[in-house]
Amino acid sequence: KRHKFWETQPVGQFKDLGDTSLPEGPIESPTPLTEVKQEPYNLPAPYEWITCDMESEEMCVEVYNLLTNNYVEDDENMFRFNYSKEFLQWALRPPGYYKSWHIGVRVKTSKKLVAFITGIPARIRVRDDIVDMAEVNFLCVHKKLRSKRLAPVMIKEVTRRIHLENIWQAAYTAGVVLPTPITTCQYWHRSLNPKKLIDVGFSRLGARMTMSRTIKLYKLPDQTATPGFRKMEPHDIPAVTRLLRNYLKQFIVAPDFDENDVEHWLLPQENVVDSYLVESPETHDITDFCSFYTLPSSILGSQNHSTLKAAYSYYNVSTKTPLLQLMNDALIVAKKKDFDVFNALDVMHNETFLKELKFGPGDGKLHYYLYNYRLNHVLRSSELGLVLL
Ligand SMILES: COc1cccc(CC(=N)NC(=O)c2cccnc2OC2CCNCC2)c1
Repeated sequence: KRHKFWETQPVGQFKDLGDTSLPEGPIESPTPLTEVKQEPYNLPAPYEWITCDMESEEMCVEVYNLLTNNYVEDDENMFRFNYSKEFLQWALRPPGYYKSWHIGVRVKTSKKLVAFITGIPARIRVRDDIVDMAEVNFLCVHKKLRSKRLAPVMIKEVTRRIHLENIWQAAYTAGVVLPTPITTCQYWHRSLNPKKLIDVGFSRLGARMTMSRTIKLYKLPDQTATPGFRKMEPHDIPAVTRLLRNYLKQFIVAPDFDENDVEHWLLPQENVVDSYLVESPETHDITDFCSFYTLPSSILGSQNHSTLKAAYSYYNVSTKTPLLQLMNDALIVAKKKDFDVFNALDVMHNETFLKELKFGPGDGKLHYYLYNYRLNHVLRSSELGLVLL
């Protein structure tokens, strides 16, 4: 019964873990495009597929509303991710994106959008292998249509459309354990607005702590500490690309970003992504970089607040400025931008600053997966250099 669907898919199976006789790399070979199923999978009778044109404001609003009311909630159902429309347009339209990989399911009669799943192209390095993959994300089925086994057919349909573009691997994350995680990350939160976080139940007042003592504990300076710390600008793209490519080499799984990727994913966009760098005042070299993305959450049960403003650590590079100081500057700018909390996974070198910068562990885990690519060893989260949105 368990994983009825996933046992049929080319993914690492639990029983194979540690069986190093199986080679690392693709599990199944590519199929000739003529042999890929040409027509969409069948949906239950009342529903039909729709390709979501995220350039259409109207379609964007429908996708935004579906996710706002039906996407991922925390384990205690107190918060729900509330990706903004401009964030979704950014997340789904990177260089080389395929509109056909933005897939909706709607009711034939009412035309209501009731489910969604997406893929975007990404060049991912696994050890020394550079693989053209899809990053699959935003799988969402309307609350009223759960356990109708819609998710498996949506996963098969996005896989079919990815295959039609001659892509045979994918990367995805989930809060649940499926066959088989390549790594499991712990998430951490750093309070920026402790009063609001306690008020809405995100955090609890520590034992023997008063509210004023808690506010003081998380207080941050008004100004950043690092000389030469500034927002990233378009002319920085070549230097940031060099810095990031070099830094990501040390991780076993990481994106293989080129300048076009850096321009899309890391140039600051209001309410979507913030990125800062350190330009040495002496040499004008770009020596360090930090970034975070904006992902608010709806607060499901509070009278006083409707939205939690959360920043999510994205890609950070430290070569001259200590990572601790760089990330403290990131916290300072996030606080100034009125974020309530700064979230981070224990990927890359993040665990070197989490405790010292007063992050607290979250109550869940985020599992990373590769589709049709076997790794014979589960990675340590610090060996992972890939952050998904
Ligand atoms: C605070 O509001 C929440 C609303 C929904 C879920 C969660 C808990 C959770 N599941 N958090 C994460 O998955 C998470 C925690 C830290 C950093 N990145 C994360 O997820 C990212 C990456 C995967 N796609 C969702 C966003 C929290």
